[in-house]
Amino acid sequence: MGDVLIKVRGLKNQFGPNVIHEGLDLDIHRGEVLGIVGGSGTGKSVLLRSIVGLQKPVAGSITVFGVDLRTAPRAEMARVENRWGVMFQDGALFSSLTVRENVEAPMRERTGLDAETRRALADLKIAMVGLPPKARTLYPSELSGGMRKRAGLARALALDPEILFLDEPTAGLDPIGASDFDVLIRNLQQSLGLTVFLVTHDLDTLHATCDRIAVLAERKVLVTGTIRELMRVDHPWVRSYFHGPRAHAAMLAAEG
Ligand SMILES: Nc1ncnc2c1ncn2[C@@H]1O[C@H](COP(=O)(O)OP(=O)(O)OP(=O)(O)O)[C@@H](O)[C@H]1O
Repeated sequence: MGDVLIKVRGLKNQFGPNVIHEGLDLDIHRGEVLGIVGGSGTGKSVLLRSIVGLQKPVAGSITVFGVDLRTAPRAEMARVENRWGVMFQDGALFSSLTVRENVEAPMRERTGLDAETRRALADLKIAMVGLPPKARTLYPSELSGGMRKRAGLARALALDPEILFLDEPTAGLDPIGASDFDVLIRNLQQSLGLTVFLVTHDLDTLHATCDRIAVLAERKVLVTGTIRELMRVDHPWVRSYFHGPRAHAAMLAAEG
């Protein structure tokens, strides 16, 4: 496995009396696609948000590219942020901007690129995620759910990130759209050498895209491993998830 790009140690998150994570440890290695699974409300999104700095943990440390995010000065933090891209569940696009303007937004905010270069790079990213040229000038409300997700992915790729965070990328897509998106993620990951942190419920996505899976349960990362390794884990949630009828169908589909 590659070197550790993200190291989480002793993470604790709590909202009022509700402790979401406690003593959570996780390593993410360079070049892997790590799937994060767990029951509803186990804190998959909160974990993602903690790593990208949108949620301040109560305790613990998060190190990305060797930089401790708790103590990093603002400028160093900005340099780290420029090396990752985040695609949120609903795409989180700016509704008043076109697709191209959405993809240009991180470049406008974080680089000194001139308008012409920004536009050319944005159009490249839009093509990379499989959107047609006509999508460049459309507004999010004019896009289908699948196109919005692709636009969100193009924006996450705007700064040529090394790490890509994806929060339930296939949620809400029909099975064909979801499987196309799985292939897109895998192809981009391989051609761009990305490290991917992928929150999902989708067993087909796990099979199609993930090298390794981390299971959130009991407020921590209960176990990590390949699907085959996790199938041997004797824990009620892990068993029901990896041995249920949907898991069986996903396994058969993956074995094709
Ligand atoms: N800002 C917040 N304030 C209070 N509670 C929150 C906040 N954000 C998340 N939570 C709570 O933290 C818990 C974990 O939420 P999170 O969205 O991370 O779960 P999840 O594992 O991603 O769930 P799902 O699979 O349903 O999307 C939930 O109980 C949620 O209500």
